[in-house]
Amino acid sequence: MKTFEELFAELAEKARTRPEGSGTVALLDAGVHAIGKKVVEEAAEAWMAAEHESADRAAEEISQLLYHAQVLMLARGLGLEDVYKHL
Ligand SMILES: N=c1c2ncn([C@@H]3O[C@H](COP(=O)(O)OP(=O)(O)OP(=O)(O)O)[C@@H](O)[C@H]3O)c2ncn1[C@@H]1O[C@H](COP(=O)(O)O)[C@@H](O)[C@H]1O
Repeated sequence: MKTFEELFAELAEKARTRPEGSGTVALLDAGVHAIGKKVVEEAAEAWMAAEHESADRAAEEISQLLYHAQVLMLARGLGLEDVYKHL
């Protein structure tokens, strides 16, 4: 189990070191347009799971939405503070 901040630190490190086989690196290379499409896809899946599936399935889809939101942040060069200041 990891927190939002721990996942972001892990993904930022992947973006910096670009390890072989990283899905995050592949997504970053695909660019903001492709990442944005995944964010929308995961948002729809989170909505559907929340409305029609178990709480655990909804949590799983929401975790995937948060992951893709973080990848989008990295693709735009945004850090956690850039987002937190708007909360
Ligand atoms: N938390 C996540 C995470 N959530 C979602 N995903 C990706 O998002 C996909 C979502 O699955 P879907 O079923 O919606 O889509 P899919 O059709 O299976 O996948 P696609 O073919 O659309 O890519 C998963 O298959 C993963 O590729 C994630 N990929 C990575 N992480 C974490 O990110 C960290 C770095 O991962 P790597 O960069 O792959 O090393 C690790 O801690 C991982 O656990």
